[in-house]
Amino acid sequence: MKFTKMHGAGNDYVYVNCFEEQVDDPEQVAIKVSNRNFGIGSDGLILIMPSDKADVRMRMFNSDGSESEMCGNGIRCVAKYAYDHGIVSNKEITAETGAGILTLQLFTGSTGTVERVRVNMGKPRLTKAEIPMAGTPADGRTVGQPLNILHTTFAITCVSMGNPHCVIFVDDVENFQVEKYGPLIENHELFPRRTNVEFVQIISRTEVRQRTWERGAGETLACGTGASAVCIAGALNGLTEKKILNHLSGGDLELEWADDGCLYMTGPATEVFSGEIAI
Ligand SMILES: N[C@@H](CCC[C@H](N)C(=O)O)C(=O)O
Repeated sequence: MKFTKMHGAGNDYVYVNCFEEQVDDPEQVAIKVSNRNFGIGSDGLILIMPSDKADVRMRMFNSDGSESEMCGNGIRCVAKYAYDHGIVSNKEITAETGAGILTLQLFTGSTGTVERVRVNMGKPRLTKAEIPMAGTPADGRTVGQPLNILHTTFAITCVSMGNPHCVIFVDDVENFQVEKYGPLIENHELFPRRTNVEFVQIISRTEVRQRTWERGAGETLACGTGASAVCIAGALNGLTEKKILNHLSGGDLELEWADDGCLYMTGPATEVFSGEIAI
């Protein structure tokens, strides 16, 4: 199987061009290639596929083999791959994802390759039914609600960007025990399809620092859908403006919850190397 290793702000995936390759068992392939000792090493697997509704289609699988509806850092890399490798020739493209069809704007650098991408991530989904979350009312929102974990009460705000996110604001994110609390919240009975968890420190009304515990992957260096959820959660809690700079462990993302109700994410996309692996 031919593959390309790419990352967005350090959130790294193995990308396969399914215009040319066929991947029969993506769940198992994701587990194999993601292994950082016995595989290629990544947070998961992303398939770049033809679409009958958009310029390109993305399917993404976490390192545990589970499929997610959406990947913010991944979709920027898919756009870069599609442009740099001649699948598309326009600098505004559409992509089919499990979260719907998204529009992306591509920005090239001096070498003519894509360096940054702005993604219209769509409107956040905020009801319990949409996230999904257990509990009633199903059309109610979860904004700053208490959740007890191991004798600690966290205020959680839940947002779906196509995939589920639970955002928690903390005082000192660098020293926060992400590995202790992340999996307990990811697998909490409140979340029937598990959840991604963002731990966030407010720096100012326009700047935050985020660490992410990802559903199906553990702590990663960045999460684009998570950063988008944080922008929404900060605004809903009155903690931040609707336009913020988010410092993730592997790089920065710009987020804006615009007047049209959509969330716009802008950030880097980087190709690292290509290779072949026996599957
Ligand atoms: N890192 C991604 C999100 C990947 C999927 C996530 N772990 C899930 O299961 O929903 C991003 O950049 O959005």
